[in-house]
Amino acid sequence: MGVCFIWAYRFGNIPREGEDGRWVWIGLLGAELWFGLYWVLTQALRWNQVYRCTFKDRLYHRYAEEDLPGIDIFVCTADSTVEPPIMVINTVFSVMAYDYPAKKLSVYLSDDGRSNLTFYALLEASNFARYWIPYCKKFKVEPRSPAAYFASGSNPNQYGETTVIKKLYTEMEDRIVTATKLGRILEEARLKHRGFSQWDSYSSRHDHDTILQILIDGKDPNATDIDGGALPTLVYLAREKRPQHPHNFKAGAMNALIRVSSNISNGQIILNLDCDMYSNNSLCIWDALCFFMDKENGHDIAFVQFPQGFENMTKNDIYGSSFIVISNVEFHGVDGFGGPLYIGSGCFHRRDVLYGRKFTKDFKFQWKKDDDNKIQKTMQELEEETKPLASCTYEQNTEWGNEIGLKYGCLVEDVITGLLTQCKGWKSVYLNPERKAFLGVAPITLSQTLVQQKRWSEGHLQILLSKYSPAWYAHAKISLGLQLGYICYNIWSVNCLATLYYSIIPSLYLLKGISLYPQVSDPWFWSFAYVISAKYIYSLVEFLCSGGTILGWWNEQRIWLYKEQPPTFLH
Ligand SMILES: O=c1ccn([C@@H]2O[C@H](COP(=O)(O)OP(=O)(O)O[C@H]3O[C@H](CO)[C@@H](O)[C@H](O)[C@H]3O)[C@@H](O)[C@H]2O)c(=O)[nH]1
Ligand SMILES: [Mn+2]
Repeated sequence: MGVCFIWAYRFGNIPREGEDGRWVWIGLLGAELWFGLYWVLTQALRWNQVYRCTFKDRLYHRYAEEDLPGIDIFVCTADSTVEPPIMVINTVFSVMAYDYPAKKLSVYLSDDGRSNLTFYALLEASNFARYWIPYCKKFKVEPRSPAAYFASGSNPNQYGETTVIKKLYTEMEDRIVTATKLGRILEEARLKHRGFSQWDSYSSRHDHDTILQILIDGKDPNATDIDGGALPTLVYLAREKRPQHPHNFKAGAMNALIRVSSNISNGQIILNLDCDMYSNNSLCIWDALCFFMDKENGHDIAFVQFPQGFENMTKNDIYGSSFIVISNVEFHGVDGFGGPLYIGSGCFHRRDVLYGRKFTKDFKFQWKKDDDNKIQKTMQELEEETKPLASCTYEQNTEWGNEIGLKYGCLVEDVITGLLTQCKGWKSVYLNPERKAFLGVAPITLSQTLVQQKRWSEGHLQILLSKYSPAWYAHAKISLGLQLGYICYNIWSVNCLATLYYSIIPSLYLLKGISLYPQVSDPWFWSFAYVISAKYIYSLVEFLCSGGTILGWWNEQRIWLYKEQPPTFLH
């Protein structure tokens, strides 16, 4: 109502032709129409919220180990200076130690930086995991990233094992950090593993063969931890890169991982994590499986997205990077209309969906898989046979990056892939449990924040203007509410035009002595006063209910103005 009153005021009082400020007035009318319509879009994210919870202990006890699906976990890293190897392997530990049968678990590290330091760290990790995993299981450790666990201080030294394991970890950390600082691996360590020879032949980060190493083969009965328990499979992959072939960034890495893993473990569920985001809950696989394995309602579920939490936030989140309103309000809203967006890290997928399968009503998923009659190959044979799947020519003249796998050519490859999945008839699920399932690292400087924002705004706009735009392509394929939800995010950067106009022009006109708003004594004044205060009070309450602070909200308003600048100004 308030918004309509503002429109009515603006429309009814346009200065006559020749009068001062006519065009500015019409501009303001345009901006206010835009803001009003955008506000309607944001309501799509609030209209139909769904909150979910799981009864994972029931599932936990229902199935025998052999009837559970295999889970392949993809961790992506791209640069050993920005993403230090010690952080990467902490993420790897947190997922290797999941409370899930090790035989059904495989962890793949994709290293687009092709760094032998990262490889060295993973090699060290494959050894330390033999101590860490049984320790976690024995003492029900949480979280299972050693760095986060030791830093949390929740490890009272009552067990002798804690001292031992901490010492082992610190020694390993020292070796890795020293190597990272030196920028090279000590000769003695190099000689210990045949894998390093693959770095010998000259090649650069952007021009090299595939490097693939199965560091732990979960099928090998000798691959055990110190207590004799099975270990999950652990694989290092640096896909082939050539300057003349586009590598398609994370989407390219994910697609190579999908193929490589299909030949090694072929888990039916795939979890993707950025290397800076560790798992904070060792049971979250079960949470996701509760949806996929639901016999009645699970067949149309393509992916289960968890929110991305961050552990490096200051209390008042100075750069507004924690997105608590998106996580705690808006994504519950899109869930009500068919499911959240796929936002990369922290998402479980059905493998079939990533292969581009369309949803059909009679589709029933079979979890049991008969792969025991596969001929047992040696690790080397398997590696050699799998390498071509990660070559850069593999995708030529195929549908990879288009109909199959993650989509190429978009700065937010995850969002567009998720949209296309939903357009194929699949649903998704948003699960936001009390204990955060994943915790990552958010940008900590203004310039990092703005670079990230710029990439996202551009990526979203790309989707809006693409062939697959939610505005037309998705029409009748997904629900109207979800369409509006997508458009609301995709159109974000267009807001900047109205914002810039609105924040600059009226003040300039005030300098000329022309007021573009009604006087306090004018009854129209109340429509403005009402809309402005209602909007801010609502957003403050929403922010506080999502766990924020008043100062945090204020910071978000400040950063909002930065983020609202046209993408080209941001960098
Ligand atoms: O050529 C590349 C570039 C990036 N990455 C990895 O992709 C991830 C995400 O890249 P980053 O630059 O950290 O982007 P963010 O903005 O932090 O990531 C968010 O936004 C991306 C784009 O929407 C999503 O893919 C991510 O999952 C999501 O966390 C990181 O693990 C990188 O190591 C690669 O594997 N290869
Ligand atoms: Mn990141």
